[in-house]
Amino acid sequence: MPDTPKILYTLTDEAPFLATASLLPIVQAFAGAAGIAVETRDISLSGRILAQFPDLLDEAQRVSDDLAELGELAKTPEANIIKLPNISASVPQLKAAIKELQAQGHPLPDYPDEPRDANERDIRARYGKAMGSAVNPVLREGNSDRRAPKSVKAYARKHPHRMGKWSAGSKSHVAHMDDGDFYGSELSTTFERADTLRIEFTGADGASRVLKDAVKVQAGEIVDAARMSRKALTAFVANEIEDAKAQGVLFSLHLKATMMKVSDPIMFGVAVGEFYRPVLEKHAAALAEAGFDPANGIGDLYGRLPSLPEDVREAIATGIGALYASRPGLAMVNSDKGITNLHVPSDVIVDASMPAMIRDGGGMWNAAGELQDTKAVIPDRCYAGIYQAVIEDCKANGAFDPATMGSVPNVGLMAQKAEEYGSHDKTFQAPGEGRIRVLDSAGNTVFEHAVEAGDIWRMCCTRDAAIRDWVKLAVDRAALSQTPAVFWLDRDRAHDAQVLAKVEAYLKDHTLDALDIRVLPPVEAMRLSLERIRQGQDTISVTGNVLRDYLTDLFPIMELGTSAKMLSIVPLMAGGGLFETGAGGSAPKHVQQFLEENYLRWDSLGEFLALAASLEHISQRWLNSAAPVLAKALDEANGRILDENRSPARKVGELDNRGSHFYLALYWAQALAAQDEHAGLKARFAPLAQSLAEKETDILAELKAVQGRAIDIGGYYRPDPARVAAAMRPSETFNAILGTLSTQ
Ligand SMILES: NC(=O)C1=CN([C@@H]2O[C@H](COP(=O)(O)OP(=O)(O)OC[C@H]3O[C@@H](n4cnc5c(N)ncnc54)[C@H](OP(=O)(O)O)[C@@H]3O)[C@@H](O)[C@H]2O)C=CC1
Ligand SMILES: O=C(O)CCC(=O)C(=O)O
Ligand SMILES: [Mg+2]
Repeated sequence: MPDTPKILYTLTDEAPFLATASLLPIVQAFAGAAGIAVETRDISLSGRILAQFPDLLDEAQRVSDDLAELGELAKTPEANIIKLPNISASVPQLKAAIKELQAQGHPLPDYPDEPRDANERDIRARYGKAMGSAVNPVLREGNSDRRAPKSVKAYARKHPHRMGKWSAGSKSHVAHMDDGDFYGSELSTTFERADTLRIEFTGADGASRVLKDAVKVQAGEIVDAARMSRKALTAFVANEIEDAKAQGVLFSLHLKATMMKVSDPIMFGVAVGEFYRPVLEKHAAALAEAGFDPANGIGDLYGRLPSLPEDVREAIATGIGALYASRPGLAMVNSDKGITNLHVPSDVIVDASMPAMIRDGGGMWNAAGELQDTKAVIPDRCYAGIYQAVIEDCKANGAFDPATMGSVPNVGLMAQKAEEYGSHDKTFQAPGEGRIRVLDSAGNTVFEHAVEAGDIWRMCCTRDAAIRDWVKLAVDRAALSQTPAVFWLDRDRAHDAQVLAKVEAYLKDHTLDALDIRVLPPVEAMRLSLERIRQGQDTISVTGNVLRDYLTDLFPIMELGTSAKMLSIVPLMAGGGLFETGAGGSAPKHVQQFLEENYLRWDSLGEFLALAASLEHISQRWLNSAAPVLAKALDEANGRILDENRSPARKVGELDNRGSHFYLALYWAQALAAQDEHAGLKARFAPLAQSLAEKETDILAELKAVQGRAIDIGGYYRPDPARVAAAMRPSETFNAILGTLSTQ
């Protein structure tokens, strides 16, 4: 291990990136005083894009591939990374980022929608690496432990957030397919020995082509393959549109088009294509000419209208207007601006969107800006049922009560690109009618699916070591917190049956006396967890990667109002630590508010919690007497931030993100000044605590003075660092006092 402990703090996008400009100088000053270096690494969407094109950029524009560096570091015991949420870009977001970078003078090529030659294929492949969930699978070399810390849960109980009312008569429900989906077609096996696989498509004419070669699998690895029928999906969506109309509910679609960057945009495109079918069919030739792709949302159509002749443009606009009158209402993302659920694939992401709907009493926003009952379309059956179980529970028992409800922490399998979230490079759209087969190195068929043109086929892999580590983490958490733990596994699902065999085997490696560990299929596990949560009892959910994602927004949003207040730790399998902040995303709407009003309501509590966990990790691994003291003091400061309500409020004129960072510095310094375990820190922080307390009123006034006016930071995806720093650190008094720490 290196002598000096180091924290690597990630620079990301949108609200968390802005917040970092204010928080990081505080963190660097405090950690520096304890001999801990805090360095940054840029894993933002724009940074990831630029790192793909060193050959096109000049010396000054070139950036290092920080993501690749952190990915390697995550496989070593030295890793101590604080990871903030980053944009997982959909194609429309990627294009917007490219446009902005080009306008800033970076000579990047346009994104080729339909690559015509080898050069364009190369460009598209490079952009493909920066797109979708490009960061998390690379850094997550460990499984996940997400929970609400005791202090946060206690705060939520004392100050319960508002919950929408649920009525027994609510018509909101989840709609899923009954056949032709991944669930219905999944095949799964465990490889006893390491092997190399090939994925092949054979057309009806008997000609074969390799879709992917040389897929290496390890001994003990679980591999599965599944197909979703495009025809079945189309028919299902058509039916649900009709049914939403008949029931008088909104139509909404909930996918994960960002993280599931290959499969889910295709499904999104099918839904867009079906909802707007009469218009799209009528103007098919013109829209194809304009380059419209339904997978990018109906917003893509609006973006391309200006390139069409005026009469066609008008005919399309009239057609869409008429269509809205005959279709069910669409759930809106922004009813004021007419942005619907089908506008952009990255606007409605299932992990956050379903909990928000459930928190709001089952309604989504209609075109008039009112909450209305909704049909939530989640096509695949693998996980859709869990949301229906919550909805049924709310209809029967009313909304959950944050003042009394228990908690559902999660231990999630995600290491080494486990399950669906690692399947992008093994996901294909069938080029025609035929079959897709997986062959082992001896040429034996491992899996085979009959496919039709446009079907989505994917293969997922889950490594033995990852499962073994996940089981251990679950048992450790159950023992440490003395809480029952439930493995959410469905014996009737091919993949889950393979996982279950391993879970049963690896549980035997542990002492389970006095622990309550069960296995239940997801819907039953949900019902049990809800029943217990209503009685104020906690239940650990031990789940695969997708349910990890879903549940770590669902339960925090119900329990705490937001997933921003979660502790999100990834004990890396090689011994290092990855500390994520919260479970939510990059909150694009917070940036909008910031640009319009110079007010940032991003809550950095997730960053504060991650930092404390990272400092504790240093205490355990390095000989540094200051780190544990710094960590303990930060814990106290975090408690006070909650107790004294110093989290950002929502509206101009109140305490925003920057103000809450000031209080963090004040409380942290006061806790360090009050302790007697480390004399050096006490001496160093006592004067700081005093100056900050003395100048509290001045500093708050300086922070507030800038609010209420629009601000320009020179970019959205790659804002100007100097302008961001100036905007996020507007208090000269605070900056000067903080500066005294490093000059001591
Ligand atoms: N770990 C990661 O890197 C993750 C990245 N993402 C990415 O983030 C982007 C947006 O995704 P989306 O699904 O809309 O999720 P977001 O979490 O950005 O937005 C959902 C809502 O969560 C709440 N929220 C989340 N974090 C905070 C916070 N720190 N302070 C205050 N409120 C918070 C806000 O809700 P409210 O208005 O109710 O207060 C917010 O509007 C996408 O690009 C997505 O890929 C998403 C999840 C995780
Ligand atoms: O990587 C992403 O796109 C999102 C990750 C996410 O939502 C999560 O881990 O909870
Ligand atoms: Mg999530």
